[in-house]
Amino acid sequence: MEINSITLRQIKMDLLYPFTTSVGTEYDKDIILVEASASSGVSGWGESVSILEPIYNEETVQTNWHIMTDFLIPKLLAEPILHPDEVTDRFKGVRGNYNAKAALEGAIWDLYAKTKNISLAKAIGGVKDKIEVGVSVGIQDSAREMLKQIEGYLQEGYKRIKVKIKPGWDLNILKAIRREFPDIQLMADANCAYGPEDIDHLKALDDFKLMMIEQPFAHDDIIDHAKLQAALKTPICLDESIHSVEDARKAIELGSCKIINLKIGRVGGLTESKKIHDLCEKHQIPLWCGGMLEAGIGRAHNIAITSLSNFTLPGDTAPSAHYWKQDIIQPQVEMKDGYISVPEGPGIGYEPDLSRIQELTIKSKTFKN
Ligand SMILES: O=C(O)CCC(=O)C1=CC=C[C@@H](O)[C@@H]1C(=O)O
Ligand SMILES: [Mg+2]
Repeated sequence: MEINSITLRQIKMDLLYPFTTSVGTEYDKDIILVEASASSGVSGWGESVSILEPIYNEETVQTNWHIMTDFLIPKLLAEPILHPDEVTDRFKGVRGNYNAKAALEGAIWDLYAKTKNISLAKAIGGVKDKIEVGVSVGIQDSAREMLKQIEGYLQEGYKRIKVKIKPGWDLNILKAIRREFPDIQLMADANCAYGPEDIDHLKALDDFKLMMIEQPFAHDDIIDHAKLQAALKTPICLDESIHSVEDARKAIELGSCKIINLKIGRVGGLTESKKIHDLCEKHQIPLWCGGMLEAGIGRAHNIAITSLSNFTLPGDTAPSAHYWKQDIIQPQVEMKDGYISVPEGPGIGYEPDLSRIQELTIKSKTFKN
């Protein structure tokens, strides 16, 4: 593929509702969109999951813009790309910055699928025509509010409920949820809020029939997670700790987790995601696709990766209306009976809504070959 130009746009979107985890609250999102245009006039689109503060990982919208502009885009435009799998190798000389890399690589994968006139899901080896949808519920002001939210989501048909926990908002809230909903598919995400000193406290989580406990310990730990997994019946799921197929291999070898939350942005793109998928399938480690409050472009990429065979657990890819008054794609992502259909159209299968994107754009720059 001959890439004619790459355009970066920074958009700002208000979330319908604030989203609180153990690391902070988000009310709106600044998002970097990537458009990779070929000489044929066809464009591929990607979306970075970085936010304005380095609270989930070390990247921000600002670091993305710098690393993309000064290092990654020049490597992309240096020579034609025959296959999107080449992009990860081209970016090897740049350490980390996985969100920035994934956004650019995602646009190339979308462009590649469009030039082949196949869906992105098909291009990366997807096998499903619909995916199960779960929902991630932020920390609420009260248990009553949490129970009301969960009731509503179950009525909407979500297949799995993920609640956020942290010290002081864990055993009691899970007890209240289980009293009200004894049999629902329920999991808890701690977003690194605990440490090895909490192992005895965390053993009590085995009483709540959780599907998994996500990322209880530090964002860069796998050894203490292995100690905790040995002490718990409940499967540990790693999110923040897994940045590559090598991280996944080490976590599996150490027994640090029994499930992995895969996020395309956290691991640097779809090519690395496929490698992690295949390794986990080989070791019977189920995957699900985590969310980063993406807009429609990122959401479309998440739907595509979730169509792969070893994504056997409901993910966080909720429909557009769960996050935004109006998304940046047409049609918006919709859910029916707890499922989202995998688009069959070329590439991501959703049209970027250029007028909506224009309306939301606060900064843009085009880089030409
Ligand atoms: O996109 C969604 O609906 C899931 C959001 C979510 O749970 C998260 C978003 C961003 C960072 C994290 O704190 C958290 C997660 O760990 O998955
Ligand atoms: Mg998480």
